[in-house]
Parts: sequence; C-alpha cells; structure tokens
Amino acid sequence: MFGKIEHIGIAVKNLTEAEQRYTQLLGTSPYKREEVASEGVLTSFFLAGVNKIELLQALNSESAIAKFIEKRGEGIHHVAYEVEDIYKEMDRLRNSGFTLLNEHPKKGADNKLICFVHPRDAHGVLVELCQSI
Ligand SMILES: CC[C@H](C(=O)O)C(=O)SCCNC(=O)CCNC(=O)[C@H](O)C(C)(C)COP(=O)(O)OP(=O)(O)OC[C@H]1O[C@@H](n2cnc3c(N)ncnc32)[C@H](O)[C@@H]1OP(=O)(O)O
Ligand SMILES: [Co+2]
Repeated sequence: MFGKIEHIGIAVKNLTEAEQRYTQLLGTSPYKREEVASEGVLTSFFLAGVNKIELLQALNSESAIAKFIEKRGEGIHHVAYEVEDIYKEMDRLRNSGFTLLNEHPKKGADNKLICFVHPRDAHGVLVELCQSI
C-alpha cells in the first residue's frame, strides 16, 4: 500500500528563478540539485516542514517536463508516494488494471527507485511511486 506523499513535482521553465521564488515562499533554500539525464530533467529539492517539493526543469525538448510545459504551462506535474516495496506495489497496481509507464522500477532522484502510473488511471494526476534505495 502507499505511504505518505514523498514529494510534489512542479514543472518550471527556469530552475534558478523558481528556486529563488520558492526560497522566498517557503523561507528555506533548496537542499540539493540533481540532474537525472535518463529523465531529461534538472531537479531542485526543498524541505518545507515534513513536505518535500521537487522543482523540475527540462534538459531537452524530448523531456516529459518540456512536453508538459509546452502543452499545459508551468505547474504541479506529479504527486509522488512513498512505498516500502515498489515491486510489490507495481504488481498490485498492474493486477488492478492500472497502466504503469515503466515496466521495471527506474533510478530517480534523491536516492529513489521510481515508477509512474498513467494520469488517466488517477483522474488526471500523474502518480509516482518512490522507494528509498
Ligand atoms: C528525475 C526523476 C524525478 C523523481 O522524482 O525522481 C521525477 O519525478 S521525473 C518526472 C518526469 N518524468 C515523467 O514524467 C515520466 C512519466 N511521464 C510520462 O511517461 C509522460 O509524461 C506521460 C505518459 C504522462 C505523458 O506523455 P505525453 O505528454 O507524451 O503524452 P500526452 O501529451 O499524449 O499525454 C497523455 C495524456 O496525459 C495528460 N498528461 C500528460 N502529462 C500529465 C501530467 N503530468 N499530469 C496530468 N496529466 C498529464 C495529457 O494532457 C494527455 O491527456 P489528454 O486528455 O489526452 O490531453
Ligand atoms: Co518526482
């Protein structure tokens, strides 16, 4: 089953500008930046209380973030949930008819194994599963 929300992913055009604005908003600076070439994204992470915010900038036009922004503009891109056993959760969701966007867990940012569920199976929300490595 799913645990707490692990992070909220926010698609931004300019990471530096967004970091400055979110530092003002949250009253805290990002604790790390990480490039994930496999996803074509540069990420920046904030911890606001117990809540983790992931800002994502596209590294190239093929990136899911680039396509999202092109189509829908900046904004909330996905909701990530913490799972204890991503393999077990992927099997459970597959067996319940959910469309998983990657067959096997893949390496995400912030030392996680991740998988995505198609937004059409979650009423328009892109859902990410995250297991700590
Ligand atoms: C660095 C890792 C990091 C981490 O936390 O570790 C990340 O979070 S990486 C985040 C970026 N990577 C991904 O998002 C990978 C999974 N995403 C995908 O496979 C695609 O983006 C997909 C399948 C969600 C959409 O693909 P695409 O945009 O090429 O297809 P469509 O435009 O046809 O979209 C289909 C349908 O879905 C709607 N859509 C697209 N993106 C989202 C979204 N983020 N949230 C909600 N809905 C979304 C899109 O509007 C289309 O709907 P329709 O009604 O048909 O117009
Ligand atoms: Co994410």
